[in-house]
Amino acid sequence: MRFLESPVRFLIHYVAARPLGFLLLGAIVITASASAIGVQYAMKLLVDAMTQGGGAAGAVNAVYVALALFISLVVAESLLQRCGAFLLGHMTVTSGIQIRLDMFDYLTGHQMPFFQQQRAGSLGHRIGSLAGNFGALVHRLLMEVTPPLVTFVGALVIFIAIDQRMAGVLAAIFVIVTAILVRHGLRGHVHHRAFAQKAGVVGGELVDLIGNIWVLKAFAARQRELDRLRGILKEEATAQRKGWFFVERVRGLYDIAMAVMVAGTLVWAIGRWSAGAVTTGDVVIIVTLTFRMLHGARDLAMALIDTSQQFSYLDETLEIVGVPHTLTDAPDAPAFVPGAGTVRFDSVVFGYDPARPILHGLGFEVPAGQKVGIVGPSGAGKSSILQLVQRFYDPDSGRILIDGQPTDAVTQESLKQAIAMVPQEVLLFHRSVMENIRFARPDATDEEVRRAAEAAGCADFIAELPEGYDSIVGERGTSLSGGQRQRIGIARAFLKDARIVLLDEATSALDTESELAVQAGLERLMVGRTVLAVAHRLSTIADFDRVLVVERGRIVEDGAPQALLAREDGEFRRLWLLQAQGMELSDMPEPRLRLIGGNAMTGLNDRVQAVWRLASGKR
Ligand SMILES: Nc1ncnc2c1ncn2[C@@H]1O[C@H](COP(=O)(O)OP(=O)(O)OP(=O)(O)O)[C@@H](O)[C@H]1O
Repeated sequence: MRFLESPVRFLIHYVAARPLGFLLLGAIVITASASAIGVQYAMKLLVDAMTQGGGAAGAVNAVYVALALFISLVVAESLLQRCGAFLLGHMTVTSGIQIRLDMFDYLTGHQMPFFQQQRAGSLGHRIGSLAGNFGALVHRLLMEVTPPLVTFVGALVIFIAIDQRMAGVLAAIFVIVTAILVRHGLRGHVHHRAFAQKAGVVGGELVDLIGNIWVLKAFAARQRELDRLRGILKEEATAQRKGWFFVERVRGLYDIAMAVMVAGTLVWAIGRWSAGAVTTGDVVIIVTLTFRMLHGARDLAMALIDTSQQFSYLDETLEIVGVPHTLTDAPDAPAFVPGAGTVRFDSVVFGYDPARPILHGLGFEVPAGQKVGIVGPSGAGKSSILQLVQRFYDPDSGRILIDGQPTDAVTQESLKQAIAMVPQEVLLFHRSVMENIRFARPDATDEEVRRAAEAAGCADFIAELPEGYDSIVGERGTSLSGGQRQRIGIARAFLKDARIVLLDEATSALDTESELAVQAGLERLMVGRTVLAVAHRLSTIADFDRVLVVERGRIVEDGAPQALLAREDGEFRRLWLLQAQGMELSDMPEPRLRLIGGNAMTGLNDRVQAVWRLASGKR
């Protein structure tokens, strides 16, 4: 996205997106500022008509004509200003919506590591502030930079008509005063930033102290911390004072320039008037325009300082949010065409940091409808395999094919639509249960959502929620238990109805009842689908078709669970026995049975028990 490369491009992009509106706005602002200068000129005509005519009928007419012009211009100026403000408001609000939508779209296209490096809250804030920065910049440029410039040009034209030398001197003073103020203002920003930073430190300290109030009291540290706070507050005050002094210095400079220039032009104009070279009206317009120019110089300087500040905020945000996407669809990538559900890894090498691969040339093929358990020690790379199937990352070398289509050759959206994933930690939105399940398939009817929830074993606990399916689950689903969240995740997978299901077994222990409910939901989900399941409790994959044992990013065993258990020196058998031993040592009643289902043995199907018997018999 080229328009995210620099603040100027960003600004131009969104102004160009509504060319007519912004052109009209520019025209209104320029005409309003020109009218303001016209008002001064009409005043001069009025004064001249009043002082020169001596009461003759023609002169009185001239007075009324000048008066009419004066009033019309005053009305035109305020009407145009109101129209400009209204149109500006409308344009910035509309652009603000577009900016936030575009930025959300772009932001969510970043790869997962981007979100691990940035805090979600700060990203959300930055997207909002981009729209604010754009609005502020357009406002400054149109409402605060353009009017003083138009005033300057208008005043210059009038001055040239009266006295060219005078016009030259005033123009030079305008430029010099603006330049000095801008320069000083920009230098002052260092102090404002230093103050903002110190104020942030003070705020952070206060939050930290109040948050740790127990420690403060328990260690009798109130006085000590008060003294420490005093030191930090003094530093903040020093930074604040420096900022103030700077502002006052700029104001002082401006006041001096104002006094010298107004006095100078007044003395000069009155001298010219007494010599009969200029009219009384000329004196009036010279003085009022000098005032306007000086005010203009100050407003322009302030607006330019502010504009530069806004540009640097925009730049800072674009540098973070606008970095190029690292995982993109191939140009003209077709949509994935779902097939029977085969998954193939071809010599896949992968590392989150390519310099440190964690999967080393992985190769396996899962035929459609097969249930494959992936087991191995922590950190072996099991979850990473599931990440690669969904193309959250691309392998450093090798290929992953789903239904014969390389994952990096089809669009990411279509690929993800064809795969259902039940993660370790099911994330829920602060929305109703109904909306959370329907998230998997937005066009699903209420009835379909209910059926998915029933199949996943959610129906009972949902019925007990205060408002059933309409209950809000709390931020990140905090009002539901771990097991309930998991079942909502399974319901989502049911609703998605994809041929390929990926399961990443939760490591956190669920209570017996929840675990049984989750397990039952999963068993129903797996029927007739290709399943790749990362399992920590080996019992959960005992009735699977196949097990892949992964160690340090390599497949060390591949076969049916019963066959692997039968291998005397097998890794799967070793892991199984290790779990069995752990359970027996825990000295619980019926240790063998407990092993099979982790802490949720009771009620597990016969096949699992048969596998257990096989394992225990070999011991
Ligand atoms: N997002 C990430 N960024 C960087 N490194 C990661 C990331 N996720 C995992 N890793 C590292 O990659 C390696 C494999 O992790 P992975 O989660 O695939 O292992 P696992 O076998 O699923 O482990 P566990 O059983 O503990 O979940 C680990 O060394 C881990 O620290």
